[in-house]
Amino acid sequence: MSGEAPFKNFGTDAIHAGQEPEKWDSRSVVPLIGLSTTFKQVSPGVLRHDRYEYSRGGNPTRECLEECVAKLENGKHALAYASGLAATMSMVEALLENGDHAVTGDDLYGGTNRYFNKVASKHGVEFTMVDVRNPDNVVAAIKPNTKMVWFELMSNPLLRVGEVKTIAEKVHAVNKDIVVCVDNTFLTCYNSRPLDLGADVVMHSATKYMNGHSDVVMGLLAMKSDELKKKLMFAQFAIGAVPSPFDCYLVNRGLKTLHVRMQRHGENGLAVAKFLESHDRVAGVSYPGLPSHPQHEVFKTVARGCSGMVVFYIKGGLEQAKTFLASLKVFTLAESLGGFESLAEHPAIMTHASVPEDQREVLGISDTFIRLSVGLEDEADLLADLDQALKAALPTV
Ligand SMILES: Cc1ncc(COP(=O)(O)O)c(C=O)c1O
Ligand SMILES: N[C@@H](CCSC[C@H](N)C(=O)O)C(=O)O
Repeated sequence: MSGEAPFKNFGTDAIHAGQEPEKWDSRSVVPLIGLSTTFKQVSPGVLRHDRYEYSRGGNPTRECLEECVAKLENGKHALAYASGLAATMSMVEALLENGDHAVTGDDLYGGTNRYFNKVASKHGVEFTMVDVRNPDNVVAAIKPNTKMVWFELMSNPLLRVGEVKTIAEKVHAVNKDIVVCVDNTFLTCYNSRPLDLGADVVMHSATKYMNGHSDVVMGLLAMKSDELKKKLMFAQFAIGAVPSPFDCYLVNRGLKTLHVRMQRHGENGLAVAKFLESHDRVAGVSYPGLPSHPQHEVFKTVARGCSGMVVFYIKGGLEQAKTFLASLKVFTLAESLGGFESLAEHPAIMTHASVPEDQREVLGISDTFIRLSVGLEDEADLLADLDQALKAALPTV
């Protein structure tokens, strides 16, 4: 992709959408951090600009971020939350009641799986997990009381691909009122825009690529529908899981370089995936941008590029996996992803420990399974680091 963003005007929108200096009396070019929790009213109940009342319900710095995200997703609205899981919870609170049902992917971030099946289920919501690689599995799981379908476009941690367009079409053909929500944390709107592919809501853990600097925990939802926005905004206000103005400032700033970062993440991710694929200490690699990925062709229909997420199986067993992770020098052994720095982790023990063991076994989240978040460092240093750590873990093959 020759340096150009895959969606028209993406870089310009990332920098300018929602950031108009005319918003501020001072004509500030960089959005101000509005720390005030409350706003002077013209007369009781009459708000200045018809908007700001109390910061949980709306805040000028948050609004800059939300407008920018709405534009980047090619949506009409976006809402920001205190974390990705707070955004997920708000979706469930806004759309599902006791007795309702939702269909979800079976490969989900461990915390989302935990929230659906251990928290939301306690409030009478039933979840059915299916392998979304076959869209017919989603349709087959729909019941008369199904209100929501939820899956990860590129799943955490297995990097399976959800065929958004087909899934949304098939689900809406059964019941147009079912809300299809796609978690696009792993690819971002730089690589794929689920709303354009038929999804009703796109969700992000902005903690990851959208912010990109590993210094904010935040969630985002974006949508085209005014009605959904109204419901979700009510839940956002009523629940109160909103981000601080300072965090909104930081994520808004992070978005200004999203297009540049994602391009480099994609290049480094592909280089690492190719390198691991040809390494004699590696038993298998998964990266949807590689032709060897079983869903590579499908992937190309839902995404215009890949990110820095790469997973692989190391030869040997748990000890070799641990030695590999402990031997890394450029990659840091830590949970999370999507920051400028490269991270490595062991999903079975770390990010997906909350997924029941039998589910992990079926999915293949085993002792030798390793997840990398490839950052923006120099490619040669990343490859050399992986090589020395693989050789430290397995001195002979
Ligand atoms: C794909 C995905 N969705 C959602 C979440 C939840 O986001 P947060 O940690 O910001 O609550 C995470 C990570 O935590 C994730 O990786
Ligand atoms: N989405 C992140 C989150 C890290 S897991 C955090 C914590 N241990 C938990 O269980 O919630 C990732 O996938 O790295």
